[in-house]
Parts: sequence; structure tokens; C-alpha cells
Amino acid sequence: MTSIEVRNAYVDFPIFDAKSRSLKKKVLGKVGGRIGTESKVPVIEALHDITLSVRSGDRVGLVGHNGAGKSTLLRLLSGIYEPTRGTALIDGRVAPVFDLGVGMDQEISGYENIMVRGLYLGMTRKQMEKRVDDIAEFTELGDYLSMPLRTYSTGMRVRLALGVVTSIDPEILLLDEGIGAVDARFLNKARDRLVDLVKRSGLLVFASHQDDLLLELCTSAVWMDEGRMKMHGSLREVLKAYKGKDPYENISPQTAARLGVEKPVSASKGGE
Ligand SMILES: Nc1ncnc2c1ncn2[C@@H]1O[C@H](COP(=O)(O)OP(=O)(O)OP(=O)(O)O)[C@@H](O)[C@H]1O
Repeated sequence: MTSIEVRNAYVDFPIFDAKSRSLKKKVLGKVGGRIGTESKVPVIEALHDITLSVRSGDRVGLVGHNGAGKSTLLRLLSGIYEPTRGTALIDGRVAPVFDLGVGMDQEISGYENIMVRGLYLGMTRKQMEKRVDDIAEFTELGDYLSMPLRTYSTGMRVRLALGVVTSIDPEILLLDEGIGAVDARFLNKARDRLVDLVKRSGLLVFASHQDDLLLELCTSAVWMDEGRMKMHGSLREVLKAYKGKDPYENISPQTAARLGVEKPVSASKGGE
């Protein structure tokens, strides 16, 4: 069965070229994992004693401040990082969607990039051949699909990458928030495809700062803080604790309608 089991896992990054004198001054920072200065070189404790079990059907959101450890945790769950201590057992085919640009080649055409990126995400050539027309239509890139990628604007690249990403059939889908960083009109168009993609996926872990997208794609959540799991529970409860207010207070009427929930009347003033 598709699953990920993480037990007492730590991820440390030793930093060999840090300016250790200024580290001794201990400037109090609000973001990032703890920096240990006991050993010869400073060590960033990006993940600290993580125990997490994700199974088929789970849709987990990762929330937390900048540097809290969300991306590092995604990389641990994908097998890209090995834990420094502890274990991470991954059972299933992983599609890591961290950076929309990864696996894209500047010198080959949009069509060719669709194939290459699909293979990188675990699809076969045959599967991608069947999907290429659908992806091409979604991107609205027309004749540009025959041009080399270097001729594309940033937004055009995002369209291409999102088209491919939302066409795959992953067992384990790991999404980093970059996916949300596209213009609102195109995101609207991509949203349905993203929702379908998540439905097709065995399990999802999604790191994001955007409540709307989290509410749409996830049911449970983990709140990361200084590399530790501060809370694990239903998405609504975790967002409530993290933000200090009910996430449904902030969502747009359109999102409320899509989610089939009633937007509660704003009761408290909170904030990150
Ligand atoms: N390759 C690396 N080398 C050294 N330190 C790293 C590396 N990657 C992450 N870190 C550190 O690990 C900690 C966690 O970073 P991570 O990128 O996982 O945070 P995040 O929660 O995804 O943040 P954001 O919301 O800003 O993307 C930070 O203190 C960061 O400085």
C-alpha cells in the first residue's frame, strides 16, 4: 500500500563556511531552524524528531513560518534527503513537484519538454504521448509549443509546467507552494485540474502559505515550527491555531461556494 512512515527523523545541515564570530553574538531570529553552535561547525537543525505516518487517501497540508522546515520535510518524504538520524520509509512512486522549472531544458521545444518533464515525474513515454494534446490545449501556447523554451516568458513556462504536472498519475504527490505562484486567472483555470490531480493521487503532502488552496486540496495538516511538528490534526483546527482565527473567515465567497461551506461572520481579530 502507498504510504510514508517517518520515525524520530532529524535532518541537520552542517555549515562549513559560516561566520562563526557573528553567530556567537546570538542575534535573536524569528525564522528558520535552530542553529546549533556546540560542535566545531554550526549546524542548522532543519528537522527535529519528526514522527509522521501518511497513508493512501491522506491529504496533508504543511503550514509554518519561513524556514520552519516545510520544504525540508517534503524532501525527506520524497527520499531526496536521508534523515541524519531516524528513519523515513517510502512505499510508492513519488512525484516531487517542488520547483516548476526542474526537468525543463531551455534548448528543446515545449512539446519535447512536456515529454521530458513527464518522464521525470514517473510517467512512461506511451502515457505522455496520449496526454500531450490535452496538455497542449490547456496551456494555450499554440505554435510556441514548437519553439525552444528559451523563447518563453516566465508565465508561459509556468503554463507549460502546470499542464504537465496536472496530467500525471502519481501514487505519492508532494507539492511545494511554488505551484500556487501563478497569475490568478490561470490558477483559476488550473484549479480544477489540480483538484482532479489530487483526487487521482494516492496521497498528497502540500506545503503552502495560501489558505484557499490548502482548504481546497487538504483535509489534515501539520504545523511546523523551528523544524519541529508543533501540531498535527484536521486542517481547520491546525489553521485556526496557527493563524489565531478560523480559516473560513478569510476565504472568498467563491471559494466558500466551491468548498460547500458557509462563510462564518468574522468574530475575532487574529493574525500571524
Ligand atoms: N540546503 C540547505 N542548506 C542549509 N540549510 C538549509 C538548507 N535547506 C534548508 N535549510 C535550512 O533549514 C531550515 C528549514 O528550511 P525550509 O526550506 O525547509 O523551510 P520552509 O518552511 O520550507 O520555509 P519557506 O516557507 O520560507 O519556504 C531553515 O533554517 C533553512 O535555513
